[in-house]
Amino acid sequence: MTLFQGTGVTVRYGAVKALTDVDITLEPGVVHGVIGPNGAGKSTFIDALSGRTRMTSGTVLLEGEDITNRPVGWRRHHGVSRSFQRTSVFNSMTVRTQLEMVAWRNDEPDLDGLMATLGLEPVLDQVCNEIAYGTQRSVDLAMALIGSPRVVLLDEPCAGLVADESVRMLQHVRDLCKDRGVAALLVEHDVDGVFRTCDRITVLNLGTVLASGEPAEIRANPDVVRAYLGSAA
Ligand SMILES: Nc1ncnc2c1ncn2[C@@H]1O[C@H](COP(=O)(O)OP(=O)(O)OP(=O)(O)O)[C@@H](O)[C@H]1O
Repeated sequence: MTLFQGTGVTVRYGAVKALTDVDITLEPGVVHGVIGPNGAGKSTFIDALSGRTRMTSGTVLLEGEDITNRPVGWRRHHGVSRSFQRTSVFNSMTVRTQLEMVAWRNDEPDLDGLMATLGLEPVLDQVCNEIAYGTQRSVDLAMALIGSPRVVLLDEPCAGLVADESVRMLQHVRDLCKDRGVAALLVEHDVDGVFRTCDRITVLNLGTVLASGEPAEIRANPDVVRAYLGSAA
């Protein structure tokens, strides 16, 4: 059975058609990228799937159960986690306190392992606003993965990172999702990173699906090249 599914996801902000009839299917251990130009509807899509934004129409299913009207907290508690485009760390708390607090609320079986994988051990006793921005983004990723979520929705985890930090971040996303069998949706502007990291890719344009498939298919799709990839393909 499909783990997580959004069907006909449609969001209007007044007269603005942010998303129209978008479908997605997420499977355990599979990283599904969502790319598209600015304003294509990527953040709105994550907001809708995570319950932060009310959908105008459409359905969200978790293991076949309709969770469309379930609030954010219920979804997190039942295994649907998300990260935000801007870092969401509490600046005056130590990394350790922050992660332990989230782990206490969400029952994480291997916090030490998660922190070690993300290279956070050296900064555990530092307060978050004293650590490098790239490390703060790793704390964000750790927070999204605490509690063994079954589904993780990642909104631009590489925003603001330099090239080699982005490479490391996306490698962590891929490794952790594979190791933990997490179904991941990854919204990211680093297109090369998405092609390297993802098993499947959906391209949004003006709030609709332009194409969806394996990275090689997407890279070769003339509509995607014309509308988005251009000479980067
Ligand atoms: N709260 C809102 N009220 C009105 N319009 C909104 C709101 N949020 C987003 N929009 C509009 O919805 C459309 C999709 O925006 P969204 O932020 O989801 O796109 P995006 O693909 O994530 O863009 P970016 O890559 O710049 O982050 C845009 O036209 C945007 O202006």
